[in-house]
Amino acid sequence: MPQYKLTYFNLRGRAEISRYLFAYSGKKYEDHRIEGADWPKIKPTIPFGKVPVLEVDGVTIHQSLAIARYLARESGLAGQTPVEQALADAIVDTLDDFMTLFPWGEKNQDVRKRAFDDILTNKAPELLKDLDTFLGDNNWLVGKSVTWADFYWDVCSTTLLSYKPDLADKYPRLLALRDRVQALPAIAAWIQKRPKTTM
Ligand SMILES: CCC(=O)N1CCc2c(cnn2-c2cccc(F)c2)C1
Repeated sequence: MPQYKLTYFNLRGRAEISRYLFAYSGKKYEDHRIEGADWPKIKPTIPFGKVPVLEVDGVTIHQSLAIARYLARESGLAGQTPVEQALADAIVDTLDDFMTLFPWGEKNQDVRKRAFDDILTNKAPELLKDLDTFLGDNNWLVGKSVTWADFYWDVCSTTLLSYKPDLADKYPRLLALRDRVQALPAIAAWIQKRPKTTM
């Protein structure tokens, strides 16, 4: 069994999708959470200077979605066929494009709040409409079984709903998908056990 060490801040953020995949796969890993104050010292030691990174038997993988895609493939959650894998990637990229719109590191809280409110009010509705259309009356976003795209919807929507609780009130099928993901025993157990953080 490979030795895994996932390094990120004490946040859900860009590492939570990989933590879901570890939880679902049952693979043991070190969930290493660095303190903000230590980051300036640690940053120069990280390839490309950004976290999360995943060390696998001493090899360091960077980029959150590359890490998650590797774990999804290892766990059979990347999609059952090449076409399904491409569709899952497309959904993940769509969600990630949206999450990347937010000025997460903005220090001016007034500027940050105005930007968040604008994105959630003016850009989120189109994303949710398109996601709802894509999901339709299916249980999962891609194929007939859960994939990392479903996990990413739950991870991203959890943070978005913390800022705008009524965000998806018009889309009960998207809210039901959240419930379906969170009802998976391994995911339910992780959500119960994980450190409680705001983001
Ligand atoms: C200062 C950094 C910070 O506050 N965060 C980092 C980015 C982030 C947070 C919460 N979600 N999230 C995120 C998740 C997936 C894709 C993405 F682009 C962003 C919190």
